[in-house]
Amino acid sequence: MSSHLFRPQPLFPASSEIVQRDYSFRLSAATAVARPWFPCHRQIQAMAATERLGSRNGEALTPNGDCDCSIPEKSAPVLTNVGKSTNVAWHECQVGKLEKQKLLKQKGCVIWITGLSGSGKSTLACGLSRELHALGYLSYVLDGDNIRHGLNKDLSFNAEDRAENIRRIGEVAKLFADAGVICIASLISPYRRDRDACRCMLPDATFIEVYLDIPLEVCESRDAKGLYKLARAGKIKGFTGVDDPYEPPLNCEILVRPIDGVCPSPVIMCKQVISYLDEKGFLEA
Ligand SMILES: Nc1ncnc2c1ncn2[C@@H]1O[C@H](COP(=O)(O)OS(=O)(=O)O)[C@@H](OP(=O)(O)O)[C@H]1O
Ligand SMILES: Nc1ncnc2c1ncn2[C@@H]1O[C@H](COP(=O)(O)OP(=O)(O)O)[C@@H](O)[C@H]1O
Repeated sequence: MSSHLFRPQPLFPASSEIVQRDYSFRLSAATAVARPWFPCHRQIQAMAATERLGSRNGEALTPNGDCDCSIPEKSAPVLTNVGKSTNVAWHECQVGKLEKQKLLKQKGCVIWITGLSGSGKSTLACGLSRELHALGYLSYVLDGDNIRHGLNKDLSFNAEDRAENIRRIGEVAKLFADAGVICIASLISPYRRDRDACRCMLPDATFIEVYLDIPLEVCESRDAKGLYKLARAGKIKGFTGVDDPYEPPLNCEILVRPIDGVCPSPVIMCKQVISYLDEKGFLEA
């Protein structure tokens, strides 16, 4: 396991704290002439981050506190059409993924947990997030059930809407990974094609598919929400595993399944995933 264990601390001070500090002594002559009264916003952030994180990183984030706030020369933006969005341009941000990863000392990725209802997706996702947090790593859980309370509340459980549910969560997960965060997506995602489409959205090897291969009988016997009972009684139509399909992954990165008829405990499942992250270098930058 990587040795970097630190006590999490707020990355940036409250804005009131920033304003009270006097950073003017860090200004370069040129900037001081241009802005004699106070450093610019980017300088404040860089200095505050250096002050907060410098000791943890063992080095300053900015070598001398100078700030290149000049607007880079740009060629005319290229306009494209994407789906129904016409004449849109892509804006490249100056702070890249590598810099964010370095700041967080981890690599952004998506852990995609798939399996039947009751297979333990949410349990694994939350346990994993807690364990990573305790070790000093930043993660975020996108749980299918939760996302359907907001962003995806307009979607049903027919095949087309499930595909859209998965696509949107894939896109959001991609943004988290791009921010250097370990994003944990836990949703049934029953169709192979939809999961593979999310895999294709991400850079090589940063989509980690975890298949909870727990038999239907076990999931049904757990029935934490009573949904299988309702589905068997015909009160829920199109319930995955009962009267709707589930297509297992063919080549997942991590397979969780019972051994000699015994399901791995939540702790064992978490360890399995964290070992994978560690081995593949996601817990360092
Ligand atoms: N018809 C039907 N089929 C499957 N699941 C159903 C259905 N209706 C409601 N639910 C509840 O919705 C949760 C699954 O949502 P997901 O977004 O993960 O599903 S999907 O990926 O779009 O298939 C699922 O949560 P989990 O039990 O955590 O899997 C159920 O609580
Ligand atoms: N590895 C496990 N072993 C035994 N029970 C589990 C395990 N993982 C989850 N459970 C239990 O199974 C039920 C369903 O788990 P949950 O995480 O909600 O599944 P899902 O999100 O896939 O629907 C819960 O009551 C949970 O406590």
